[in-house]
Amino acid sequence: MEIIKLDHITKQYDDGFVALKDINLELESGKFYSLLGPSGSGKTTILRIIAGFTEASAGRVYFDGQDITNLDASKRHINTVFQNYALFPHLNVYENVAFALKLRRRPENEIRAKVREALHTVRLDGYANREISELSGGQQQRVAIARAIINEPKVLLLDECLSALDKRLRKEMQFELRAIQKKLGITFIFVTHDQEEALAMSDEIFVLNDGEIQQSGSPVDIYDEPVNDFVARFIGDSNILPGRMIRDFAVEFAGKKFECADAGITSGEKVEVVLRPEDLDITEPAAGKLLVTVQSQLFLGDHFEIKAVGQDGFEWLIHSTNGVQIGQEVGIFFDPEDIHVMRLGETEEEFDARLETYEGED
Ligand SMILES: Nc1ncnc2c1ncn2[C@@H]1O[C@H](COP(=O)(O)OP(=O)(O)OP(=O)(O)O)[C@@H](O)[C@H]1O
Repeated sequence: MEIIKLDHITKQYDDGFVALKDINLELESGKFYSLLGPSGSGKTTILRIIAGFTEASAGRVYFDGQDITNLDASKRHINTVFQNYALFPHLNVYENVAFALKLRRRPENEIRAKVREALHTVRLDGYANREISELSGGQQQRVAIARAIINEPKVLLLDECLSALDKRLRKEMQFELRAIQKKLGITFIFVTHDQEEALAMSDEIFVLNDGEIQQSGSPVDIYDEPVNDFVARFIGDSNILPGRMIRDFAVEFAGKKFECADAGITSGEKVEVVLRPEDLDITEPAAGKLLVTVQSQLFLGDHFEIKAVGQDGFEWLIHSTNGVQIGQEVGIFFDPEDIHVMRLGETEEEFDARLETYEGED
């Protein structure tokens, strides 16, 4: 069931800057969504329009089928967890979490039960009487979440809320956020510029750039089938090479012809070919599909990140479980299935239409 819909939303700020250009989103209830994009792409503006803190210049916002475009923020069943948590430093954990219910003058026993439950959900049982200053960053983050879920919103907005945490804690909180969302069964809309975070947690990701949605889909879809080079570069590491379709199921790049899985692009058309570093294997020169010379290598614990230059001068990025020698000539091998072909300048709609035709023919 659809809980939030943005219908042709545009936002032009007072200084004339257009931060959002015709945004259309449909979000189902009970799912974990991410808005992912570089700084300035418009993520926070979308969140603020959903929350009711910022007015759209054009377009409508719907909540549960109702037009809420002009509804006051306080009347929306939507809460926000901010980047800096915005906790009240002079109140303890209990008072912070209880705040919204006290404001509504709920009975004390109801408040007590709900605070206990919310603290249990974020795994802070026993912390009710702690001062905020006595908590770690991760614990403060949990208090902020407990405070935001206490009055049972249908949608929770989370704005870059893990960015203040160190890497290990971030990972832990990613698991926790996902678990909390599943437990509550409400819609989470998570804003981040960190693609790993979005891939790890989301049911669906919206990739934004320059106030426009570039692509939406499941993490796997977006990773495996980026619609354009912005998405391919932004989500994960990629080798993106210029190429040309030579017939259905065959593409030419790096001076050679290869079979490939994608189709639906006319022969002769120029394309971009995406190969992910982890889909490349290092082989003996004779066994490889292409020959490259190793330029540099980093050991990253679970794999080596290798840079190597091809005979045409293209610089390849390869993830390999085995190390190589700098200056060594090696082969690279890949499966035709892992070659992803993108049409130049294709929009998401054109990409979907192409894929549908192609799948229909299967
Ligand atoms: N009040 C404002 N007046 C003018 N321009 C604004 C205003 N608020 C935001 N912008 C601009 O709108 C664009 C989108 O901002 P927004 O905060 O939505 O981006 P973001 O993707 O959330 O970025 P970040 O990750 O840095 O928070 C930016 O270029 C920003 O400078």
